[in-house]
Amino acid sequence: MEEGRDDEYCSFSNSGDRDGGLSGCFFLDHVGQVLLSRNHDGLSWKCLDSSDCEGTTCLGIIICENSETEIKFSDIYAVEFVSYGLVHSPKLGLRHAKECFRERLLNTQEMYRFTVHGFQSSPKEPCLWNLAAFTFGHMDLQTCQSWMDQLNYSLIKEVERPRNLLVFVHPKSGKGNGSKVWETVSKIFIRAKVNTKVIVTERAGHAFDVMASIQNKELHTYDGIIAVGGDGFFNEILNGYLLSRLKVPLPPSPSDSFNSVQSRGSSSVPEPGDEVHETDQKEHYPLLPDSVQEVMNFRTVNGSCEGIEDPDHPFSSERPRFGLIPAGSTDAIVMCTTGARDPVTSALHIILGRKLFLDAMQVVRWKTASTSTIEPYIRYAASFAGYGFYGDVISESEKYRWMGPKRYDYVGTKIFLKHRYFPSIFTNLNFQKKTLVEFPPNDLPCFFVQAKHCFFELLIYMLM
Ligand SMILES: Nc1ncnc2c1ncn2[C@@H]1O[C@H](COP(=O)(O)OP(=O)(O)OP(=O)(O)O)[C@@H](O)[C@H]1O
Repeated sequence: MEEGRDDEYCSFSNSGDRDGGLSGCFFLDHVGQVLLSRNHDGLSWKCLDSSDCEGTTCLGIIICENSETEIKFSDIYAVEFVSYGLVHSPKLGLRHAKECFRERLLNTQEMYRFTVHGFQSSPKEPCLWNLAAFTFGHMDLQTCQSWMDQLNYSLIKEVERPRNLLVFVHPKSGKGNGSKVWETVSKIFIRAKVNTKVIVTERAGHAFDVMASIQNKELHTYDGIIAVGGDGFFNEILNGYLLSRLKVPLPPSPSDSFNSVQSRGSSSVPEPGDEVHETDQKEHYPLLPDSVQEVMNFRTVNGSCEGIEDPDHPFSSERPRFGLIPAGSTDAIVMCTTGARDPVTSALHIILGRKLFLDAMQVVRWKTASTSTIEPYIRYAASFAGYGFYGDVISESEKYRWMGPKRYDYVGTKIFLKHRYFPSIFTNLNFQKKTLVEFPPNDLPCFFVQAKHCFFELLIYMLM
């Protein structure tokens, strides 16, 4: 506390400053008396020492650390009134606690209280966010109310925070605790006053069907779609959303590629004198040679290279927002985005409106087998698409879901012992000495997102 401070702080009054800031004296639960200040980007508080404030010392010991602490509005997810009750003195060591017993009783007072909810990064693992709550007490109800109003007003100005979310919960995800995970984090959403419509899935494909059939008008009422589950579940929701809505040019079919190359001769390397096309498409597909881009351009819908065709698209003004609260067996997407495999951390990221852009990969299978009925067969993947060993492990492991994540190791070993090799899925076409990877002539068994078992699989591939 700076010198020359008015004694009025200690009598719990408030004062404003020229910048519209506000400061006042409060009791911070388990800390002691503090001077609380609100500035343009957050709250800060400073302990008041014994010489300034009666009742904050114990036998001459300053009972709160005289260091300033702060929390930014962008890190606050709720401010709520707590009923009239006790505001506690700081936690002291045992010796001090005994010495100060009588004084502490005196210092523990009943007051009006409000709590500021935010988070603190774990000191050892900064990506891991722990819930943090600061309860401030004041003898005057109106003072508490006015601070709460001011703080809530500041929070409203924090843009891009969701107010309405559609939440899909996979109850059998991972070790079968998807519902429990949602139960834990739903309290944070309630506290932050985020409305959620929750759909607990009853079968595989349930979330896909809802996302594919939901009207854009209804989707428009949500600020985002949340998956509580694993990577496979997230991909199912993503596919349900994108398959019926996203109209993007497809990669060339195998026959298109061959024909295009043949019509240009045996190589697509530009000959001297060839006109070099600096087209828009080149910007979109910088790694593909012109001959292939021409084919892709031909497939462009309505002349636009990418995007969503429907003018009533639910997220026309911005990109669609998806969130993932980890409850799966591997949770690779969460590890690559928030950096912590922790449901609370993910919930906080979602509530505080934190975002990052995630690329989705389009995988197309062209009809070449006589038994294929859908052409083309399209799937989207957010982090990984696998064929052969991966595909077989994932589809087979569904039979052993009761084993939890260990099913991947068990089934992986089983598939490995059963098969010595998988037929190559790649046909390499040499364009400009770069390799264009094309998908296989047979039906792709499945596309799944996996990451954790890389080491295990790497070992297997080395053995083969
Ligand atoms: N109620 C349900 N019963 C059975 N299967 C479901 C249900 N809901 C969703 N599924 C299916 O389970 C698949 C796998 O789910 P999810 O990704 O959540 O779990 P996981 O496989 O344990 O985790 P990870 O993908 O991280 O390994 C999803 O692709 C989805 O189709």
